[in-house]
Amino acid sequence: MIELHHLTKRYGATVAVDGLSFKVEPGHVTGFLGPNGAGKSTTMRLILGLDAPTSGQALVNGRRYASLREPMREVGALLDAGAVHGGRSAYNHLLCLARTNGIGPKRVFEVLDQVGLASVARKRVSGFSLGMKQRLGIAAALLGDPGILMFDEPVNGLDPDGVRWIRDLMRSLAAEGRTILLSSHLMSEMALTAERIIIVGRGRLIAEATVAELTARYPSLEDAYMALTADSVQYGAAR
Ligand SMILES: Nc1ncnc2c1ncn2[C@@H]1O[C@H](COP(=O)(O)OP(=O)(O)OP(=O)(O)O)[C@@H](O)[C@H]1O
Repeated sequence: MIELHHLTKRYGATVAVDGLSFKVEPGHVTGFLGPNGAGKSTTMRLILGLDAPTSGQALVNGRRYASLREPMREVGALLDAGAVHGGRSAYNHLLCLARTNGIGPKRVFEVLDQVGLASVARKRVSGFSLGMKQRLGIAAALLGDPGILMFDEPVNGLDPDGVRWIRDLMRSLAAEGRTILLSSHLMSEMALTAERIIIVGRGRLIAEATVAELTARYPSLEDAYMALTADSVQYGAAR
């Protein structure tokens, strides 16, 4: 489980996350939605201890990420698929990660197979398409077989086949009893993938509901999102 308690992060005058409290429970996919700049990525970074909160707490299985003894076995994340050393092969990239976390090479082959990259395991990452890099990032997240997984816009750059694969993967990981937090701007895809939705705007919680509740009140998840975030869009273009 992921728990946020009054989580706040300021960067100078910018309040990226503003007193955010919510829980992400196991067993289903939770969609994390909000306009550009709403604070989704910052929240994920705070959960992973990549940034320190100004105040409040982000807890993973009841503990701060920094106090987890084997973090990769508890939480896996894909935040930025481009953040990979291009000169390494997919296999070596994952092997380095595995070694520094006490995970054996057998698991590297397993996750490469799971994400469909086994046939290009020895190829350099610099030659990978964005979709292949997304798959590699997902493989890295899965390495420690963690019970909690966070994915920041994992369908970016994926072809329709890849988008469907991500949807099925997210749902099957959740069905195994894992906690899945998934951010995406693709509402139609989110409606097919997630069961619960958390919407943030300007760093604050706007709504927390099931997809079924939102689509009962609005014509579609997209309509719900548009209505609920109308006052929170910071970078809207003229129409
Ligand atoms: N390292 C940083 N230094 C300064 N400001 C930052 C930093 N990281 C994020 N911000 C600011 O915090 C706010 C929230 O950004 P964040 O990237 O978390 O939003 P987001 O919801 O993930 O947006 P998007 O949907 O565009 O990815 C933005 O105003 C952003 O400019």
